[in-house]
Amino acid sequence: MLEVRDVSFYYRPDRPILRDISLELRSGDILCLLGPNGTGKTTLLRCILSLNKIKGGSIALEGQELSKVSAKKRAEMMAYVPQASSVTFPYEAGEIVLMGRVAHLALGSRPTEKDRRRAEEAMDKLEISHLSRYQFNEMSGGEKQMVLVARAVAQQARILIMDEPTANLDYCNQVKMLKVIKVLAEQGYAILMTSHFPDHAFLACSKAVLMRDGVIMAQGMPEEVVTTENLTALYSTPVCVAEAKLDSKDTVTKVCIPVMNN
Ligand SMILES: Nc1ncnc2c1ncn2[C@@H]1O[C@H](COP(=O)(O)OP(=O)(O)OP(=O)(O)O)[C@@H](O)[C@H]1O
Repeated sequence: MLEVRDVSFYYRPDRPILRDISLELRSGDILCLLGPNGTGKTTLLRCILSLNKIKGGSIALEGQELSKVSAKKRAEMMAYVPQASSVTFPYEAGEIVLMGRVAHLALGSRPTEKDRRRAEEAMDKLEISHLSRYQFNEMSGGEKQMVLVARAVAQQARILIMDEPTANLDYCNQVKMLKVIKVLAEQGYAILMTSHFPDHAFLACSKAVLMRDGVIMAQGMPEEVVTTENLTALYSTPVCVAEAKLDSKDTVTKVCIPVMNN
């Protein structure tokens, strides 16, 4: 669905930000992009969304060079879920979700009954229909994040690009969000998400990409690449990947623990 090949990018030629980035995203994938602050994760998402023009390499959507895909077509294929923040105007949650239909409207036309139905279906899918008339700016971080995912689902794009979808969420809402992401992947969506929680790669993701200083250090299945050695090198601080027994049935999961040295 999405193929990134040897991509490079800089804001200023004397300071490369991304170098030789290659990754692939297929239907059903949940790819977790991990890396320290300032390493270029958001910059890469912006390149994939065509908000930054790449300086080298290529990005292909369904086999077609991204620069040759029209903005309308791109929006039909790919949706962006930003981190939840406030909006300028006092929109209701339902109106925000309806904005996901813009990609499907002819220039200057108003949303049709079908668009409204799609928006309602997206809210149903995320079990937030009861929030439809709430003021977006008055909602909690977790509720806002769900509304932004619903907007992407209403857009009916099969690739979801999510910038830290679990940032600022409590455990309950982190789990809720990861469950939603898993269900969407099971329905055939391809999901690329950034995160500062390597544990989330184990909880929900099929692939992990470890990025440092604008290059990919390692990528593969979370069990293979999210390791004590790799995380310690990635974050320049000791991190231990340990196994935790979850219940009496001996279910074991991996957890990542930053180690405080004296
Ligand atoms: N518009 C810009 N102009 C110049 N430099 C920028 C711009 N946006 C980001 N940068 C720089 O590019 C580098 C990568 O930033 P980016 O936001 O992609 O990192 P990130 O990995 O997403 O970080 P974080 O985890 O903190 O969100 C940083 O050094 C940042 O200062």
